[in-house]
Amino acid sequence: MALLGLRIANVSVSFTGLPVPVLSLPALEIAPGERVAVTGPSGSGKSTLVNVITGLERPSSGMVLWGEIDIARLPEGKRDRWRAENIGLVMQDFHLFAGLSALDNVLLPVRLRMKGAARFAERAHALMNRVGLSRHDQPVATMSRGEMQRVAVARALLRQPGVVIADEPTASLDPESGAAVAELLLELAVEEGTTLLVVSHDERLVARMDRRIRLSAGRVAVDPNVEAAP
Ligand SMILES: Nc1ncnc2c1ncn2[C@@H]1O[C@H](COP(=O)(O)OP(=O)(O)OP(=O)(O)O)[C@@H](O)[C@H]1O
Repeated sequence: MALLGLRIANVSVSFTGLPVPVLSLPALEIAPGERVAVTGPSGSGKSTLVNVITGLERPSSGMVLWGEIDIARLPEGKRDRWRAENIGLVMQDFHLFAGLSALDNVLLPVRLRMKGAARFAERAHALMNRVGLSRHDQPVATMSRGEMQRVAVARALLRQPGVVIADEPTASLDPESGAAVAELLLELAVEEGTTLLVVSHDERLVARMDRRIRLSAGRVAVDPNVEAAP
């Protein structure tokens, strides 16, 4: 899958009854392969940004260009397909099926979406070894939280996405597991050649990213690529 960069122009997200947009981004660019942290206080718009750039939510206005494709213009079904092909998502609370094995969780998205998903089995095993999981048939319900997040990381990378987006990937882990998962995400972004965007309060993880963007009240308050934020 092609390495993708992001170009946002004039994006705003508004909700009925709220006087100001919850997200307002005149311009934001992320270069292909860049590793970017997004921080900001609660309610500053971080999850809304993730939703918009993954196509989970459509902005009220503006362009969300990944490579040449403006995902804000895609109808929902196409956006879902585009996301499945291009974005690996890692969420704070894993989004795993507890009743399934680790391997079945890694393979589930391709099994649900694609014919010939069996061809991913070899890569699934290799990725699970890479993230440090040796018991591929272990039921997720019996895993530690750190192991669960490793399953989620392997699942996110299965289709060789051009972009990995992680929303508070270490927030529900103990410090040691969190540090290990952070390390994995950074190493794998390089090995797999993906753009990486991480929303996090984890200072150690944030410090290791190439660029740190801070949101405040739905706007970019700090971005080293912009001389003076509005
Ligand atoms: N569907 C919605 N309807 C109305 N307001 C919403 C909706 N979704 C989000 N908001 C508001 O938008 C603002 C930004 O929310 P968002 O979840 O993006 O913040 P956040 O920075 O991710 O916060 P946290 O760190 O607490 O998760 C908040 O004030 C929230 O109440």
